[in-house]
Formats: sequence, C-alpha cells, structure tokens
Amino acid sequence: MHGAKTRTIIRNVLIMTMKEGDRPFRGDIVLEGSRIASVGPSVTSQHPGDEIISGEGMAAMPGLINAHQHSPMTLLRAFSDDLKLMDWLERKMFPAEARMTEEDIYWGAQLAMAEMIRSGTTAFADMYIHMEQIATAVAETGMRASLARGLALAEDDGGKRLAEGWDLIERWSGQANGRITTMLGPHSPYLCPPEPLKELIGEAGRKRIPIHIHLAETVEETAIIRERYGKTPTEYLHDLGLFDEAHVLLAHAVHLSASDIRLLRGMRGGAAHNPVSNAKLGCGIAPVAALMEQGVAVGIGTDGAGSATTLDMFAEIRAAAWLQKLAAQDPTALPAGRALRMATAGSARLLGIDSEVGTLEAGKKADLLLIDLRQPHLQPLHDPEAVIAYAAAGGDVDSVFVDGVPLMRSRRLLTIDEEKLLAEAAVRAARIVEGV
Ligand SMILES: N[C@@H](CCSC[C@H]1O[C@@H](n2cnc3c(=O)[nH]cnc32)[C@H](O)[C@@H]1O)C(=O)O
Ligand SMILES: [Zn+2]
Repeated sequence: MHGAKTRTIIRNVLIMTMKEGDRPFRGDIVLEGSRIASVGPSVTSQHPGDEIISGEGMAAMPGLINAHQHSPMTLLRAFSDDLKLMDWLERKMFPAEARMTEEDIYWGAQLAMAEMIRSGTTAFADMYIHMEQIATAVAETGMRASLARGLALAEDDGGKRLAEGWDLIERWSGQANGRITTMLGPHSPYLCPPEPLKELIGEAGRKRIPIHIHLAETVEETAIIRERYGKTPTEYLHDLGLFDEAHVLLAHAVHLSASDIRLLRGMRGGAAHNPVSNAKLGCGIAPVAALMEQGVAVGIGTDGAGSATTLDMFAEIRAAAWLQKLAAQDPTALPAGRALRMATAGSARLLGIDSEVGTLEAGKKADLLLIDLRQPHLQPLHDPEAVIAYAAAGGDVDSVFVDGVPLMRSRRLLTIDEEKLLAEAAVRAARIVEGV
C-alpha cells in the first residue's frame, strides 16, 4: 500500500448527486486523495487502511457553493439593518470598512468560513478589500474560493485598487492546491464609469480573466444609470462589451427587462441570486425562471452578512423557492430539486469550476457534506429533495469535506480554532463600528 492515496468509504448513505435527472438513492461514496473515486450501490470492497464512515441516518450531497458574498462583513452582522441600500452602503458600510485593518479582514473572513463550513458550504465567490488576507484564511481553513478585489473605479485611487486587483490574480490564482481561483471585481455600473470599465473589460478579455460584478440590484440603480447614460444597467454593461469578452459572474440581476434578459442569452458565467439580501433590502425578486429559460446559468449566494445576516445557504435555497413561487403566484415555479441544483451545480458554473465540483460523480473533487437526517424536522423522508430544500438548516450539517479533506466531522470544526476566533471577532467588530 506504500504511496497509495488514502481511501475513505462513506457507506450506506442516502446519495443526492445533484446531476440532472438523478434521483436520491442509497449507496457508497469512495473518496481517494482529493477526488471522488466512485458513487454507487453499497458493494464497495474494503482494503486494509481504508477509513470507513457510516452513512447510516445521513444524506450526502455536493458541498453548497455560495456564489456571491463579502466574507469579512460578518463583522458587520446586524450592525445596521432596515435601511435603504444606498444609505446603508454609503452611510454605514463604506465608513465601517474604511476602519477595518488587514487583520480585521483576516478574522472576519475566518468567522465567515467557520459559519460556512458549519452550514455545509464548501466554496464561495468573494469580492472585497485586502483580499490577500482572505486568501490566506482560505488556504488555512481548507475551503475553495473565487476571489476578486472589489473595485470602485470612480474613486480617485481607482488605479491603485486596480493594481491590487491584478496583483491578487497574479499571486493567488491556483494556490492552495488549486482551491483558490480569482476574478476581477469592478463593483457595479454605478461605481464604475465607462472609460475605466471598458479598459478593464478589454484587458480581462485578452487575458481571459473572469469578472465578478453587481448588477441591477435596486430601482435606484436603474434610475441612476438611466439618468447618466440613458440605458438600463444591463445595456450599459452590454454596450461596453462585457458579455462578449469575459466569463461574468453577475450578482443580483434583479431589475431586468425582457430585452435585458435577451442581452444575457449565451453569456459565459451567469447570475448569482441572493434572495435573502434582496428581500431584506426590499430590492425585488430576480427573474430567475426567465433567466433560466433563456439558458442563463443561475446560482445562489448570500451576499455579505451585513445585509443577509446569515451565510446559511439552506435559508437561501428555501427563500429562492418561496420568492419565485410568490412572484409567479404559482407553486410549480422553482421546485425543490431545481433550487438545490442552483446552489450546487448552478453556482459551480458561475465560479467556472463546474468541471471539478457541483455534483457527486466519479472523477470530481471530493467536496461534499453529510446531513444528519435523524432529527424530528427531517422525518419522514417521502421526498428527500423536498425535505432538504424546505426543512433543513445549516445546523443539520454533520460533516464537510473539501478536496477529500474533512473540515468538519460530527459538527466539530477541524481547521479552525473556534474559541479564539469568536474572541478575536468580538473585540474587532466592536472597535470597527465605534463612531460609525
Ligand atoms: N468601494 C470599495 C469596494 C469594496 S469591495 C465590495 C463592496 O461591496 C459592498 N457591498 C456589500 N453588499 C452589497 C450590495 O448588496 N450591493 C452593493 N455593494 C455591496 C461592500 O460593502 C464592499 O464595500 C473599494 O473600491 O475599495
Ligand atoms: Zn454584494
């Protein structure tokens, strides 16, 4: 056995592969090194040295992928709720962020990662500042992430930010055993004027760098862009060539006209739906079904904890299904299985990592979670997908693996010192909001 990769067999578990058309079934999942070796019926023969995990009473599914957030904003959780987006951003978030040190960012990101791992998230897309601190935390916690330096190109030092954005890409792409990927992060149509944005888009296209950007989050944004450029936010980005040049991760995409949606047809990447943040900020309901009908990939994210309050993707899955049903006044809009696929395979497409993660199948990276089904609110199991989508919560997750490495077992975090983390986060959060 010398030199052989370690094998882990998760035996007799309820498997939800999240592959289109697959139904849940009982079987074994074999992990070998960082990858899934097989997913199938419980007939796996055991070799000496194999680690066996009993899947009795558990469901296994691909790790959830949070397609849009700002991880250090955990430090601003419940700091200022119930405000309008532009007030909230300009009067509360930006001043608080200006007070954050690099170390604050590191601890805020760790706090987010502890919460994400606990609630079954294995990968996330992040747009923020001091990204090298977040990258360091990703490397240490064992998660997978797509990182972008957020860029308000309208500001005086937009050039400096852009340089930081490129620096992140050069230094961190492919790091942490390939778990870290990178994007460019021009913040939004309203913080990025045409000249610098067009230049950025051209360069991203030439260098094949994906772009992560907020789009059409509020009616105010639509009004601002209409006043400045006589266009919808989507037309504004389209006319600058964004959708021809690059793989694009759009955050929100709430206020889209039918013709905006047609402009997105055929885009590489897709839209991250953030239903809880959109609901809390009173933004509106993204046209998820219409986007999917046009072939646009849709994933699910939380947005920062500053707006969403939690990073629990199960809450987002449920909210996504509810909001589509409410908006259409039709309970067949966005069924349970489709909402679960959005949060796994759908988000994976947005991060550009769908060949590696997002479904449970042989050859893919071993990023998965085990949910403890032996709880009153998760029984009986007439339809496991409906139970998970409509009744499960982050706290039901028992175990999480990324790259075949356990990050949590029996609800115990294995890569994070939670006690130290909570103490650091509390002190830093209090200092940051003082005087804001
Ligand atoms: N102005 C910053 C951009 C920083 S990164 C990402 C930014 O997105 C902000 N943010 C968080 N949630 C939202 C949202 O829902 N809409 C728009 N921006 C958001 C967050 O506060 C953070 O400032 C700079 O160029 O340095
Ligand atoms: Zn955001």
